[in-house]
Amino acid sequence: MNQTTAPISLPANRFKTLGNTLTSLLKPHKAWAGAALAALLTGSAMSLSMPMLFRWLIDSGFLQGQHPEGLNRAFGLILLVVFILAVATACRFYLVTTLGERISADLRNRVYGHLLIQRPEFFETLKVGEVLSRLTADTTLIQTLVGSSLSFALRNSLTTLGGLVMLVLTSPYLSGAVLVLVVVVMVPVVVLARRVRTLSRASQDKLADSSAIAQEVLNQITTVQAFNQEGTEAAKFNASSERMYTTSKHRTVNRAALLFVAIGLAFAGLVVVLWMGAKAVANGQMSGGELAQFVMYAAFVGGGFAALSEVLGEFQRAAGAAERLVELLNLNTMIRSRGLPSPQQQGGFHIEFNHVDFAYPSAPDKSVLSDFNLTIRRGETVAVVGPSGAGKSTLFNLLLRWYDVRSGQILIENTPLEHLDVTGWREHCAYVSQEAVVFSGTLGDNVRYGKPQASEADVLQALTDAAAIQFVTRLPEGLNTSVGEKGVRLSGGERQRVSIARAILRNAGLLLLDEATASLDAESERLVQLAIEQSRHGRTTLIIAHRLATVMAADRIVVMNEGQIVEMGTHRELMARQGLYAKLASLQFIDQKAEKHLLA
Ligand SMILES: Nc1ncnc2c1ncn2[C@@H]1O[C@H](COP(=O)(O)OP(=O)(O)OP(=O)(O)O)[C@@H](O)[C@H]1O
Repeated sequence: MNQTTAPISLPANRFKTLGNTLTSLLKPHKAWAGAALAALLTGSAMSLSMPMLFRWLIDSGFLQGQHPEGLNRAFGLILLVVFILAVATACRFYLVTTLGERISADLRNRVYGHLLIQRPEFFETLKVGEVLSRLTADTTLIQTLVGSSLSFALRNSLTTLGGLVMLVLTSPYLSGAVLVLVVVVMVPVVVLARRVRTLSRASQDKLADSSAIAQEVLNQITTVQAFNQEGTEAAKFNASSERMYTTSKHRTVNRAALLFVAIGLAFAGLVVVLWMGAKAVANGQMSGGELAQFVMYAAFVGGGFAALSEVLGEFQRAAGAAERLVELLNLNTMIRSRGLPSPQQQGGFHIEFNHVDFAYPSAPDKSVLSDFNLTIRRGETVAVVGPSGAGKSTLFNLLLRWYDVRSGQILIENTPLEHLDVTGWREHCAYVSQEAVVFSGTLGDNVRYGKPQASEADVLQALTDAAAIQFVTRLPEGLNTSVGEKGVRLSGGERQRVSIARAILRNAGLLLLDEATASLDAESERLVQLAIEQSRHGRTTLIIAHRLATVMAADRIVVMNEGQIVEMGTHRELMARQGLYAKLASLQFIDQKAEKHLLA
């Protein structure tokens, strides 16, 4: 079976959601599902034929030794039925289980693929741990449903239905009694099942909560340990686990009650029917074979109902899971654009911020940029400085289209950024974030992240430009060294140089550096500075920096405060103005002097 990506729509109620989700997932695997259904039907037909064979065996007189050959033939036939039943069951098991696995893999891929194109704001409101739980636990529930519960339910529905028909054909009188029994069993089952359904969703939510807690803490384990918060964090997790346990216990009590009612009432009823049947045989109204056949079918029907009531719980859980997954699949925080191709530029891009107003969607009342105007010429290097929270990184967030402006426009070569195809535009951007991001894998893979086809020579050149080649050559396996999860085996400065090398290798028209050299020592910073200066030809570069050395090398310095530009010019011009820049710069000089004094 192959992977698929058919669309899923959001229907009104939960079971409809489940039905639609399953239909959409099964559609591409029609042949497979058809084969599974055929195996299931064959198996059920074989099961249903058994009671008839036994009736024939009892009533034909074979057992009294009247036709010894007939007896052999009868048992031969029963053996054949058993063989077909076994083959059909094995085939059904294989087909149905693989179908479940295939579908859950498809679903997981579809949800993950959809998550990857959502904007960062979505991940601000939903914790990553919760998303992961939906991706694993909820898809597993759907897998269980398709890979076992659904076929179990179908099989039991068929034997129950077939059994009911055969009951009526065998003895209409006794069937009436069985029908009353079915009604008596079904009413409490439906009531309890509804309660189980509500509790199912609650327990899934609690599970997601606790994995979100663990996720966050494990990601920040060093901070947790440095502040001796292991106990507190364990207690928080315990409390969340306890809440989950209590909800699950509640649900299990209800499921147990469901089982008691279903099985208890079904078997009690069966005894009553048996008693009525025994009296009918004693009165000569029925043959012994007919009673045996009736009892076997009644057992099918009773067992079938009990099994169905049990599997109903699985359906409730899967329905909850489907609802949560469809919620994710219907997320609509994707970036919209007119899909225009990005302007091709060899010498960088001309960028204009025109009367831009912006607030983050999670804090719409707090204006971050207001009436912001800035023109960056093609090939220019602009340093953006300003106090923390001034809105510097926000400029990058907008340029990379993680967010859109509230009003005003950003123009790239006179085309509104919002009209450009997002992937195409990002192809022209190279970005180094404040926190150096390194993925698990090898060092080479990390540098190649934005340009997988780059040659080893290019990778080594990028590392040289990023002042990283010395530490890389010292590593035992060089580019093939594994850096550990999140690059834990590298120092902060090394991680930063790797992410700078990644950006340099990309050779993009717009280079965005967000405090990229903050964790470097003075010598490495000087080297990286040199590399940036060399590579700035032929591209537009925006640098957010606190260090004077980085800032002074720029063509122009933009000073921001509270979402607006307060000063602009070269280092010399700005120093002469004695404004905010001069103040920030003097603080830097004082720091540097103090540093020198300490080192002396
Ligand atoms: N995702 C977000 N949701 C809501 N508010 C945000 C978000 N990101 C940033 N902000 C707020 O927007 C303002 C500007 O943030 P920004 O990151 O652009 O500042 P900055 O100048 O880069 O600061 P720093 O030098 O500390 O990195 C800050 O007040 C910040 O609290």
